Amino acid sequence: MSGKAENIYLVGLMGAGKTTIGKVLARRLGWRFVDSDHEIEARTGVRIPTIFEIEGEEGFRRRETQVLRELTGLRNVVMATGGGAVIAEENRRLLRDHGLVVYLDVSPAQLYERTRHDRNRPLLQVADPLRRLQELLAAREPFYREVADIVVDGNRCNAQAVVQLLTREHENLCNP
Ligand SMILES: Nc1ncnc2c1ncn2[C@@H]1O[C@H](COP(=O)(O)OP(=O)(O)OP(=O)(O)O)[C@@H](O)[C@H]1O
Ligand SMILES: O=C(O)C1=C[C@@H](O)[C@@H](O)[C@H](O)C1
Ligand SMILES: [Mg+2]
Repeated sequence: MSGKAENIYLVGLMGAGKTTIGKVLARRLGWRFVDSDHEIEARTGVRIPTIFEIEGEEGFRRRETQVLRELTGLRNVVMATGGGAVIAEENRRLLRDHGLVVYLDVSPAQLYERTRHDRNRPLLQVADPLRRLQELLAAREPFYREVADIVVDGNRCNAQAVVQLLTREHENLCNP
């Protein structure tokens, strides 16, 4: 089995479905599911907005890179990464070097619908969250595409269809 296929890392903006799809995919593959955001919360004992309040985004990014260094050392893991994990070059290299990277490509309008009632995303606590999502996508899309081995349209498919697609993709890689 190639090194790439020993882990699957999901990247994409807030609301792309990384956590939702990652959990189902891990169950399907019999792998462990990890969520880098949840790992950061578990280690600090506070929610992400509190980390942003106390340490700023910069402090959160430092913690995120530390967690990614550790989590990419595991094998047979499906990982949901934070929406901004791809910004740092080191993080992109860690993901590329240790697993198959999947970008869940979802439009800002869909992302907005999926995240509008959730207060746990500090970057979206602004007057116009849809606009913020559009700006974040414009800034990050090159990074998502650069790091990804596979781009999946996460708009129309339901989560189950995406999981089926990725399971097939994984089987093809392991049994070419
Ligand atoms: N393919 C999908 N179709 C419809 N709704 C979805 C889909 N994927 C996720 N959702 C819904 O969108 C919301 C956000 O999904 P999820 O938490 O999995 O996103 P995320 O990518 O992990 O976001 P974050 O980066 O903020 O952690 C959830 O309520 C989930 O049920
Ligand atoms: O898009 C982002 O920058 C973020 C997404 C979330 O997953 C969290 O990692 C945090 O809220 C920051
Ligand atoms: Mg998530």
